[in-house]
Amino acid sequence: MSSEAFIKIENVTFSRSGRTIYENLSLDIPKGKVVAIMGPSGIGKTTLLRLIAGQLMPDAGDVVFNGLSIPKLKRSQLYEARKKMSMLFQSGALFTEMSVFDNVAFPIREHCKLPDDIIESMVLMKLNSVGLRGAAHLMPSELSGGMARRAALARSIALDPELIMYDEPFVGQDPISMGVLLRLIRNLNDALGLTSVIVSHDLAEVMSIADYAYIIANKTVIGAGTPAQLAKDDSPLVHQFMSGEADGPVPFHFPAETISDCMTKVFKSC
Ligand SMILES: Nc1ncnc2c1ncn2[C@@H]1O[C@H](COP(=O)(O)OP(=O)(O)OP(=O)(O)O)[C@@H](O)[C@H]1O
Repeated sequence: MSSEAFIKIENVTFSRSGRTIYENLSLDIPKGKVVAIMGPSGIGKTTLLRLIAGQLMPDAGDVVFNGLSIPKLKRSQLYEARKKMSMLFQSGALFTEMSVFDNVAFPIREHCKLPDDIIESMVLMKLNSVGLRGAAHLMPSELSGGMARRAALARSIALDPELIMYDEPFVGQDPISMGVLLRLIRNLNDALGLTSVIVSHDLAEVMSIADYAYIIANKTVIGAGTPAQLAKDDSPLVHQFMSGEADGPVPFHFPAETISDCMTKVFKSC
């Protein structure tokens, strides 16, 4: 990839509860781009976002964010690095007892000592960028699902992050809301000079705005490229994923003994 890497995942191995999730995983996230992370369910995509954010630490290898080795940072340095990152989960998780305005103001009030009029301008600017300036006074319960997701997006850019990580941002959205969110993610990335990482199962939609995508399976990267390159990739694993085939190199069945072995055991026990 030609652009400068903002995040470098270098030979990362990571296990959880005795199960290896990643083995020598390496990938680069270039600065200023929208990068999609895709792969079958349970493969470790959310885990990868948590490794980047330093919420989980690799067993081996390195996670480099903006030139800093995340596993080597002291607690205070990690706290500073995290201020440059924002993570948006599918739930959006607005504070239900606060207005939309106060939800967006919350991280600003927590992290910066600023006069109220400056905070008000900042919040209204963020809300304007997601089309919700007019909804500032509403409570989360008064928002549609799509509006709630946009309000959460406004909150996630409140502190002007350099990196924004989206975990399944389109789940439960109707096609219009999804289109709005897709355009917002792309436009905010470009207008604010962000780098965006999107974990999503909505292959066609996410491919429509991604500059680059990684497909993860079998504990590592099995395909990488621009959406156009991946569409033409004829390796069996990438093909199975891109065309949504139920069975292939990634098997439909969870590993199990054969049915005949299983039946033999049943008869023996009778
Ligand atoms: N707290 C935890 N403790 C132990 N194992 C966990 C924990 N959280 C997740 N895992 C396991 O780690 C693996 C990767 O989970 P992860 O949520 O990263 O997958 P994913 O690719 O994001 O899945 P999905 O697409 O279904 O959201 C899964 O097998 C999961 O069971």
